[in-house]
Amino acid sequence: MNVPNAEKPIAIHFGAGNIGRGFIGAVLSQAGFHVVFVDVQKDIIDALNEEHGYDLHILNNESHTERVENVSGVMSTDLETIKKISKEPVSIITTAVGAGVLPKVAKPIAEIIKTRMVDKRGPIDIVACENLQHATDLLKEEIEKELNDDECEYMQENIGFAVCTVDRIVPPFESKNILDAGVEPFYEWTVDRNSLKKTDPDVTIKGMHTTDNLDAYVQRKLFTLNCGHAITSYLGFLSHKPTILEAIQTPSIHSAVSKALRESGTALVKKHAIFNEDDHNRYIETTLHRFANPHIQDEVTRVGKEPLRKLKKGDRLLGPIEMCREFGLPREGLLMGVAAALLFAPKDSEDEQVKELKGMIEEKGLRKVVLELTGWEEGDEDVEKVVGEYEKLKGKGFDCRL
Ligand SMILES: NC(=O)c1ccc[n+]([C@@H]2O[C@H](COP(=O)([O-])OP(=O)(O)OC[C@H]3O[C@@H](n4cnc5c(N)ncnc54)[C@H](O)[C@@H]3O)[C@@H](O)[C@H]2O)c1
Ligand SMILES: O=P(O)(O)OC[C@@H](O)[C@@H](O)[C@H](O)[C@H](O)CO
Repeated sequence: MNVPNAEKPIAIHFGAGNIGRGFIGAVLSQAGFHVVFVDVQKDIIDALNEEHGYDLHILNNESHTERVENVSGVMSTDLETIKKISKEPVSIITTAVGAGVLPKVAKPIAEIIKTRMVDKRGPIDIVACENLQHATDLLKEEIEKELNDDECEYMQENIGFAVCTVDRIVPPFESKNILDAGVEPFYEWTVDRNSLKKTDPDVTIKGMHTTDNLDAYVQRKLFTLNCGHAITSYLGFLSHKPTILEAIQTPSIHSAVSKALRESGTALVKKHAIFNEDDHNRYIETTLHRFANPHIQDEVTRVGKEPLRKLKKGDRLLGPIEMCREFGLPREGLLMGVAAALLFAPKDSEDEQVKELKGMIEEKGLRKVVLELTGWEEGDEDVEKVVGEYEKLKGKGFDCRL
């Protein structure tokens, strides 16, 4: 691609996938940036450089499209072009590549930082938009490994690393144009205000909210939307429902997910003074309503994918359980969600983590795997509950238990 002409400030976004094109790239473009998408998929990059725009299909009763313009693309291996672009008026770098891929984008981002240091360019912000607590901090650690001491010093002074939470359901979308994205109307992008630098140009990004209480918002989203989404997908899989819509329309699944979210909600409200029970209950209802959007086809295999990542400590399943344990609160629904996750094994799945999890349980036995994943002591009542729920689900399936 040619370096975009510098009439507009530039945002560089890594990951031209669902959330990249369907949310973050669109918000940045609408805020007045020229958005340079960096990706590994040549067909997407070529299409971005030919079309310089695409349609966002808003999926609700009054479906309509919004045009996203001023976009182009560059392959993530094309470091020379990435370096040239970084000499232009860049204000922000964002990512939406997936938590596991984040370390791989550290190198090209480090090249941008090195180039800007040599060119004596001013501050920019970096925001990793992934479903992972402290994703931007992890990215920063990876970038540091690519820099020498002087470059690290330049980075500390000139680069704002801001943690964020990003929420919009954007499943893969079938369309004639490979760039188009299909999105729900709801969106929320909340960024840590205290880590942002004054950039040049300093663009106000409508659609990006800032807060002083980022941890609370990250946990609210991950322990509600993603927790409920994951449990819906795992129970959906066990009940032979291919999509989130069909799963959440099943009364027994709806009530199980709702129960788990009320448990996590009680803990969230107790933990974070900025939330209150009534508002949080409304947030849960909105979340369940979003899962039931009849215009969205979201497969349980997408939402449940990489179960070992979702079963990590602090993530959407064990995170809220730990919070409930801290306050001595009920957590049966959440523990059942963990048991369902451990049974997620779609036939012929190419998901490496599905295979790995299945192999771990076969090799070590369920109880040992639960102990390893949770870090709880042998004999802990929650370990026994997960094991008990797993055996019930495995033996009788999900619906039959109620
Ligand atoms: N889709 C959603 O509903 C949603 C919503 C909120 C947050 N998220 C989070 O956003 C992130 C991305 O999710 P997605 O649904 O957009 O996934 P996706 O698979 O649609 O997009 C990821 C993109 O990253 C690209 N990529 C892979 N390796 C790369 C590399 N080395 N350099 C540059 N690009 C690379 C892929 O080619 C792909 O286009 C994940 O962390 C996800 O949890 C997704
Ligand atoms: O992207 P994951 O695998 O972390 O989680 C799957 C979904 O829950 C997720 O992509 C949601 O659609 C999204 O987080 C909505 O904001």
